[in-house]
Amino acid sequence: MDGFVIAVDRGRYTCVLPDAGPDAPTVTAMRARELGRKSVVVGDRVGLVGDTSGAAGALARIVRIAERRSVLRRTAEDDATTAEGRLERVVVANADQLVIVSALADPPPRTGFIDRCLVAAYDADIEPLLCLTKADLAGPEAVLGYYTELELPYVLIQPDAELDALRSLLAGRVSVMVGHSGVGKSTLVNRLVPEAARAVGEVSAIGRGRHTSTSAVALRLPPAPGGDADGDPGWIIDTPGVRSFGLAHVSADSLLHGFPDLVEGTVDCPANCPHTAEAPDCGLDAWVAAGKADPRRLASYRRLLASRAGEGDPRGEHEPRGEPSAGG
Ligand SMILES: Nc1nc2c(ncn2[C@@H]2O[C@H](COP(=O)(O)OP(=O)(O)OP(=O)(O)O)[C@@H](O)[C@H]2O)c(=O)[nH]1
Ligand SMILES: [Zn+2]
Repeated sequence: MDGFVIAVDRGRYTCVLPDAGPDAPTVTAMRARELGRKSVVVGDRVGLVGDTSGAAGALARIVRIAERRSVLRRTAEDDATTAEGRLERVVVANADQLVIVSALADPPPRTGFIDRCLVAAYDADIEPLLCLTKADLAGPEAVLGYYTELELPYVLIQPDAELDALRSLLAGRVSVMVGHSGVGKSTLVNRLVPEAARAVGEVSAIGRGRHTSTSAVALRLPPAPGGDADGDPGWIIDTPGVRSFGLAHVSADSLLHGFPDLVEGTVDCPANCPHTAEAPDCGLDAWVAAGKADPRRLASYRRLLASRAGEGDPRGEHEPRGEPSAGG
């Protein structure tokens, strides 16, 4: 049987059977020995044998992992020279879209975090979508101004307005949601998939003792009104445990792909230019001076470069707060 992994918990994998229809019970499975050390993650398409009835206590086995069309990774840190930095984790397989959830206020948007997510998305070959929440509290001009050169797709979320724009961008696709604590991600997931009943917390309540899963979970979206009832309505994957995207696994070259507005500015760089602030004759300085890209974008790119080199605070926990703030 073909299965789609929707949750992972202590060596047990929850799978749905795409061929059995949306009302079929989920199947619990374990890895078969022949998989070796290959990890199975949420979003994986797998082959199942054994008891796939979904009855209480039934246990199937995963014997095959289908080739992944995308792999979203993160490392605990940015610095590949440390053990933590080398600890690479696959967050989700086969996602089509990375939904970067950022509040417009309370907490203020952190473009450093968004930039980091964009690098991860381009590296994973997943399309980014900027999802700006709490649009009742502040306007999007500052954030959108920062990304003018990028033509980044975005949606605005108002607490009382319909979610039609977002729903149509999610329909039929597998989308991963990432965002800092307090940006309204759980609130949004609950609006999209009311049955999911994700816990909604308080802004910056540290150690609140809420009992929530920290691993990724895939939630089936309800069928779109007027949509094809038999078609795949799509999935959103909530990632409650992902608070930062360490980028040690991303090469310095790939890092630049997260900044497409800067790429053209490097064509006149000397061979093997590291593009750092100290690099002599780096073309990026002239590019920005000529008004071709926002200087804050160059600063953000160079902050990530420095962070990968082991300089600076990789998780950006001590960054200054601002509107919008640069760290992340
Ligand atoms: N004004 C306003 N407040 C919102 C909106 N969406 C969520 N909130 C509030 O923001 C707070 C945080 O919302 P959550 O949904 O828990 O945020 P989260 O991103 O899931 O954060 P964690 O639960 O920590 O993972 C809650 O008090 C929500 O009621 C919105 O659109 N406008
Ligand atoms: Zn350069």
